[in-house]
Amino acid sequence: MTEETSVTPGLPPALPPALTPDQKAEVLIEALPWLERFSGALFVVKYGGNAMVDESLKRAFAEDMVFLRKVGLHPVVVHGGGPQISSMLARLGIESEFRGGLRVTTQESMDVVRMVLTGQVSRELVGLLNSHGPYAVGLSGEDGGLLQARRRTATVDGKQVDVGHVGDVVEVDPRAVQDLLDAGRIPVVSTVAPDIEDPTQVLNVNADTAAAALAVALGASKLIILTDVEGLYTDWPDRGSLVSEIRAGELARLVPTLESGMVPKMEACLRAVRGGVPQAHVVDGRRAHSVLTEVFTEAGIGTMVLPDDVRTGSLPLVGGVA
Ligand SMILES: Nc1ncnc2c1ncn2[C@@H]1O[C@H](COP(=O)(O)OP(=O)(O)O)[C@@H](O)[C@H]1O
Ligand SMILES: CC(=O)N[C@@H](CCC(=O)OP(=O)(O)O)C(=O)O
Repeated sequence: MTEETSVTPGLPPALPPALTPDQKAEVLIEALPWLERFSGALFVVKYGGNAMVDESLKRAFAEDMVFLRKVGLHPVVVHGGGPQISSMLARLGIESEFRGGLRVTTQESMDVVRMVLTGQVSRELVGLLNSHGPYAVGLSGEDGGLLQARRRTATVDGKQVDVGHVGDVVEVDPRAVQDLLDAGRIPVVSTVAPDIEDPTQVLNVNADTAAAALAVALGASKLIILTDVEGLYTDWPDRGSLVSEIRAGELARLVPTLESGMVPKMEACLRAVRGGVPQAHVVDGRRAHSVLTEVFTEAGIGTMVLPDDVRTGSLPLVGGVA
């Protein structure tokens, strides 16, 4: 609904024309094939910290998740919180430094990362979802052995550089999430994970990559990543270069040319589709109900990443977990 609203000097702007009952029915019926296709399917939805800045958008996101759940899908939320971590670190007088898109994480800042992700961002999302009913249960990669990570470096100008207590997910035991789904809950996952070499230590894991690992382990039908941009631009920031659909092979060739913000997102989409997830999407979380628009409309929104061997129009029908 991008229709312009008219403005008369001295008067409030006119509201966009409401849909007629017939148009409302059309909108609902457009969703029918998608409801049929995705009945019982499991979706992993990554909610990025930059898309979590506006109260009404956060409420709309929670409505989307509850809507999916109510129409028989199984959403799993994986959240980020980069800006929220940076703001808490700033309040504590600690400067944020990123190398190759990853936060340089000291022991001291790891305590803050864990506190903000599991104690603040997760709590807020769980609260928003549960304003609709007792759906959401928060858990972190530490709970029920969900995630294990191994320390990693970042790539800067082709060189490997140390980023401290940062890891990549190397093992996923999805049973804790599956148990919640079987009980009709919406799991909300924070991406802090024990170090596989020393489980007494925890590592800071980029939320995009953790969401992809979880989507693969759960056999998800879709990975949807919400961020603060319309999708992938092949020639950022040229607004004409927005991509609506891209194959894994072409994306793999493009990743080395991308700037840091998009790199973990596109690597996550690649990891997901190469790990058997049929579709991965990057959508604009600044648009209210972007998840519903992506899932239930013919055109969809954002950028869709597909495996190399799938023909458009023949996307696999999915079974899901139910
Ligand atoms: N090729 C590109 N296409 C789209 N966005 C890009 C690209 N390169 C860099 N960006 C930047 O990446 C940002 C999204 O990454 P990030 O800020 O890490 O989001 P999030 O907090 O959602 O994980 C966008 O706001 C945009 O400024
Ligand atoms: C290693 C690393 O960089 N971890 C991220 C974890 C949070 C995250 O990924 O949040 P967004 O999705 O909002 O970016 C961080 O500390 O910011």
